[in-house]
Amino acid sequence: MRLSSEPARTHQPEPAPQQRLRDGGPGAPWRRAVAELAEEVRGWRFRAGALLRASRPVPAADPLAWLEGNPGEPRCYWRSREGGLTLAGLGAAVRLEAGSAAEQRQLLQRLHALADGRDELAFFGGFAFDDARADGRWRGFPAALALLPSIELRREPEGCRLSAHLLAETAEAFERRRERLLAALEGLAPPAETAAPPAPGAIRVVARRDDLDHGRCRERIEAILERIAAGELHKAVLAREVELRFDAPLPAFATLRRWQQASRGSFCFAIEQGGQVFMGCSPERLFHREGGSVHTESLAGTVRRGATAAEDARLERSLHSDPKLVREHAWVTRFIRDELEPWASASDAGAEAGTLKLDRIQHRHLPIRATLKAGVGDGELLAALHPTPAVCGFPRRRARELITRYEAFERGWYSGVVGVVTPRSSELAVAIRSALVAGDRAWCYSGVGIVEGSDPDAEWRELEAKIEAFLTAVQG
Ligand SMILES: C=C(O[C@H]1C=CC=C(C(=O)O)[C@@H]1O)C(=O)O
Ligand SMILES: [Mg+2]
Repeated sequence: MRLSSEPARTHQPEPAPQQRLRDGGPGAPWRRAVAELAEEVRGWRFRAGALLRASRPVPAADPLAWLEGNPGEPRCYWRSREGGLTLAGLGAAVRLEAGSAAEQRQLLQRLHALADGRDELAFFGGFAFDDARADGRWRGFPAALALLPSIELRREPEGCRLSAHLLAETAEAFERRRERLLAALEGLAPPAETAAPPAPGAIRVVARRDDLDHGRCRERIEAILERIAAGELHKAVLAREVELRFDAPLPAFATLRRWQQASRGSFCFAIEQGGQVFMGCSPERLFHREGGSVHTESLAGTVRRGATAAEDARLERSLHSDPKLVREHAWVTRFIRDELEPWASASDAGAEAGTLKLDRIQHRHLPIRATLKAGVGDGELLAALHPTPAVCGFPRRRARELITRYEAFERGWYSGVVGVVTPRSSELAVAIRSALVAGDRAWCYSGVGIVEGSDPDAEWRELEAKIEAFLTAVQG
């Protein structure tokens, strides 16, 4: 596992939005807060290994629009599903990295040791689907990564805060990092006076490469169904990759802003590494831990939204009556309950699945709550729950073997885990409905759960529906 505190500066900045704060007016409180923050940073004294933080309230701002206006340092972004917490980060005061899935748990333990019970420290975390190679297109996205941004803009119901962080092991590194932090604060673009609506995308797709077409998808699903019929496994999730080329670099954060606007009820996230941005709007929570209690959920089984209220209700009824959809979801519920059991002193799930309605599709959804045994934390929860049968299958090992055989691409962070970790509370989402953006190219992903009764044509339509939101956000 590696710990480093040097923010990388390797990528091409994307164009900043036009609207800038003018002198005077509502910009004055922002500038005052930044000046005070810089003053406090200047006053910091070196203490080996001490994680320093300064923080000031700032006027209300849209953190995603603010990130768009501040290229130049690696950026990260998180908005919780209910919108209660939005975090935007620039640079990295701390970067923890691990190269294998087996070390994901240790990385979280290391993070908690560094945070040392300070609830105000919020780390961005990202975990690959599996033992990622972190090369090729997934360069910069290792099996596990945690970042504490150098500069953070946080929005909560109580208001917005701007914060700065620094960690150094030697006096020399401390001076160097402080100078960089001060320069970054100096060059910080303020949020726009009003967050302009994201402009329609002026970018055109000039080439598209699908790893699966309808025919090949049908063949693979039929092969998986044969394995299921032979009793080798109950469920496998088959995913696809679509590569797009554009006529100009895709502004990743502006695209995410459009995607987010069309993704009510989703966790929205982005992490920029080496000039590439992994981002998405996922409806699925892996877990939300508050102290010793945890909220998780099983989410699987998909139908589209109806064009009218009556059609929508009819489709929703089928979500709860179709045996294939019920089965597809039931394997996820069973897995989560079984995996949680050794770690929980009590758990409780509703008897009946509900519906999570998104803009274009709806899912079967069952919230599950548990009280954790003493000493059980994020590392144990991640190792137990990830990957669930919503993205992998059941039993897990057999499903992994089929995924390796039938998917010809590296999943990387798609169907991995992303979120925010603090000592008191952590929230991690399953990184589906996601894409990797690299200059004028992007790869987007979707997957479907194959169980007994799966109809290959319906699964193909589901795969198509799940990438539509991204394709629309790109085109504006
Ligand atoms: C794997 C994905 O979705 C999962 C989550 C919800 C519903 C699913 C389904 O109905 O197949 C999938 O299990 C994806 O969108 O890439
Ligand atoms: Mg499905």
